[in-house]
Amino acid sequence: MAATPVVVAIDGPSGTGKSSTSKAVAARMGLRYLDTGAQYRAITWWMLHAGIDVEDAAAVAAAADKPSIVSGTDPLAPTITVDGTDVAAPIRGQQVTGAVSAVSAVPEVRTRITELQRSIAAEAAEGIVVEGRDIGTTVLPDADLKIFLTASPEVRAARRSAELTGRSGGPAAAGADVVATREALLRRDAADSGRKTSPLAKAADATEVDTSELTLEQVIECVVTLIEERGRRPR
Ligand SMILES: Nc1ncnc2c1ncn2[C@@H]1O[C@H](COP(=O)(O)OP(=O)(O)OP(=O)(O)O)[C@@H](O)[C@H]1O
Ligand SMILES: Nc1ccn([C@H]2C[C@H](O)[C@@H](COP(=O)(O)O)O2)c(=O)n1
Repeated sequence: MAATPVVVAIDGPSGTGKSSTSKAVAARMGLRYLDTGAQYRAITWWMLHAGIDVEDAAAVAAAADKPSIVSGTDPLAPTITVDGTDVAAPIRGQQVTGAVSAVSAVPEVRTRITELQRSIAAEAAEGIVVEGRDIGTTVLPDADLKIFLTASPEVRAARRSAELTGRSGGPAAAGADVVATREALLRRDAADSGRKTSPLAKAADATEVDTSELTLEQVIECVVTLIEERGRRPR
């Protein structure tokens, strides 16, 4: 079968493994990679930085087209800048994480970011893996392959707090409060699933993969197999 560019949409709630899986699959298959959550985080960072009240939807809407957001799509070194500033680190902080659901619920923000996502996908001649919450339903409804990742809240909280513990450097933060992490994940899921415009949802034609009992390598293998079934081979 001839190799053709492939567009892969990977959606799902927080902590299900979208970023880890998408990056690895894209690197293995010679595809570009787009983290759409990073774009919503970047515009949220800019709003906070500009002193805009993120709970004031009209103020957020009025400013939605102001920042210039640029995503680098190399899966081995993805980048994100706002008006030329590298924001890869600050967009992962608690302040942005706590505000991103409110900002990303504003329709003017979604219109702006969706246009950006579609133009990046259209420019990816070799194909692309795009991960987020509404890629299969709204951003790229004609994607060649749609995956919806899930995992139990307990597993997701354990993974996330292990990651936070690693980042903060050791067992003192052990567990990084799994219970609080679980609550925060579920709060964000509820906000992202409950918003009016383009909520987190599984596309009708998406393949659901429950990653609770799978290693990351098993999830990657599963997605690679599904891509190969569509006629694409690794480089
Ligand atoms: N199948 C897996 N088994 C074990 N750990 C995993 C698995 N998938 C991902 N992880 C780990 O779980 C954590 C969360 O994964 P990741 O950031 O990829 O999720 P995500 O769905 O992109 O989350 P978010 O939407 O919040 O950005 C990371 O530390 C990652 O290494
Ligand atoms: N396609 C997308 C991607 C992300 N968001 C919003 C909702 C998330 O809570 C937030 C951060 O995403 P993460 O970095 O945790 O994947 O961005 C969205 O609305 N649509």
